[in-house]
Amino acid sequence: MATLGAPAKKHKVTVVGSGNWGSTIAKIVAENTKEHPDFFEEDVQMWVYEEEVSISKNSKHFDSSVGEAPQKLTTIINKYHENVKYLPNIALPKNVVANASVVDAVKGSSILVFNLPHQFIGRISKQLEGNILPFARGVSCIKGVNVTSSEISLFSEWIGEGLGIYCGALSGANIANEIAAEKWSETTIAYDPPVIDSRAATPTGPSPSSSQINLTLTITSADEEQRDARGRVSKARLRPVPSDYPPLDHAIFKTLFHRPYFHVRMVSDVAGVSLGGALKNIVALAAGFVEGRGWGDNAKAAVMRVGLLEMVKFGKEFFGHSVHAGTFTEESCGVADLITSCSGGRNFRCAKMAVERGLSVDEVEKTELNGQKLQGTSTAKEVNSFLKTRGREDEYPLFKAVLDILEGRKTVDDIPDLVAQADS
Ligand SMILES: NC(=O)c1ccc[n+]([C@@H]2O[C@H](COP(=O)([O-])OP(=O)(O)OC[C@H]3O[C@@H](n4cnc5c(N)ncnc54)[C@H](O)[C@@H]3O)[C@@H](O)[C@H]2O)c1
Ligand SMILES: O=P(O)(O)OC[C@H](O)CO
Repeated sequence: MATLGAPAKKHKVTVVGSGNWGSTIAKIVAENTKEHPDFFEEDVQMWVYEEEVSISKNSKHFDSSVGEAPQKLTTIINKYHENVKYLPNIALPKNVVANASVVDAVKGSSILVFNLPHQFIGRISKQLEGNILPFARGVSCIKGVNVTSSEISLFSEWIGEGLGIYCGALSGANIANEIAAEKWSETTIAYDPPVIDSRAATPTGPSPSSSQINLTLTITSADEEQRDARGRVSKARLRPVPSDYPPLDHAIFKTLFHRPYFHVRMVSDVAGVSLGGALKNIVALAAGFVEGRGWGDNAKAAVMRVGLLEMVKFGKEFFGHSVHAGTFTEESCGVADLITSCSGGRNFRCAKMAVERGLSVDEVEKTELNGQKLQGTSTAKEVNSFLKTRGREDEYPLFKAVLDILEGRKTVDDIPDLVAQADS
């Protein structure tokens, strides 16, 4: 039985995704669940998109009885505690459990961390509907935006609305390989659920029906009403976290993600955090284009300046006052992520190689990334198609130039004249 101040239940955590960043975040979270057994179950489930992977003769995990015959990636991860394909040479904690069934991986989990390339979240999210705890909370680490015909939404909002849960966002200047090697970095987590009166929270039991729970939701401000109108999970569907669990607040999310080498700042601006991570990928492509052309640091700084202005403008224009401009200029998820992505991110590196080799970015992605996925190419397409349906594409000349270069209508040499429109 629960004693006062000591919740009877612990949070179970699942990471949905196991790529370069998904595996790194699973490592971080598993280190913390082990260190904080009062709050969390030790084992962290990690959903893996199953594939067959060969271990080469030169690998320390080569087993002569298996040879180079392909093995399931989940088997390899659970046996060697390493994601040899997407995060090679990094030891994962033994309490990361790879699971090929997403429905099984999320069973009983009260914290769901979404971390996969944005092009795949739609199908996975569908499989989760009706298969998660109704009071679960999510954190989206996905850098992208969800565009459908003329509408745009954040993945945090879209996941939340689809699953009937609240979902926050994590984003920052976070190149996964550096963090996996435990080199210091910062990140930003936005978590701002509507306030639910704690008196309404019932202890865990069978999944409650809406008539059994007396939900008392307090809207804290006009701001909040606006944001809910924009697409967060409707308040009537949101279930309170039962009182026999530790509360899911800023403190507990910081405990789950903060490491000595991964410093977390908690904020409330979910839209700003999500948009920064998505839009900087378009700018990183532009930075790679000018670097590949051999134009040097001044040109790269110029596209970063124009890119940052377009990011802020886009946030203000389409996400209204739910975005704080300061999130772009003061937090890791804004200008810091822009700088790191334009220095060593995959979008930057692939765009640079594409120009140097006279190839398309898609071709470079296929040959150089060993299955990892760029987010900038699809985001450039999605954001521009959204702008076009609104007749606003000429107001974002750098975003437009990136798509035009990707699709062969313009060249890198056109960038200076195209972005000059931003200043006219
Ligand atoms: N890698 C980084 O440095 C980094 C850092 C911060 C944020 N992010 C963001 O994190 C998100 C995840 O990126 P990542 O780097 O972990 O992924 P990744 O680029 O390593 O992508 C590969 C992942 O996609 C999976 N996959 C392939 N085909 C699939 C399919 N049909 N259905 C479902 N999954 C499939 C693969 O199994 C693998 O797990 C992205 O939005 C990215 O922008 C990445
Ligand atoms: O490698 P990229 O270009 O996907 O960027 C990685 C991270 O988002 C940098 O913060």
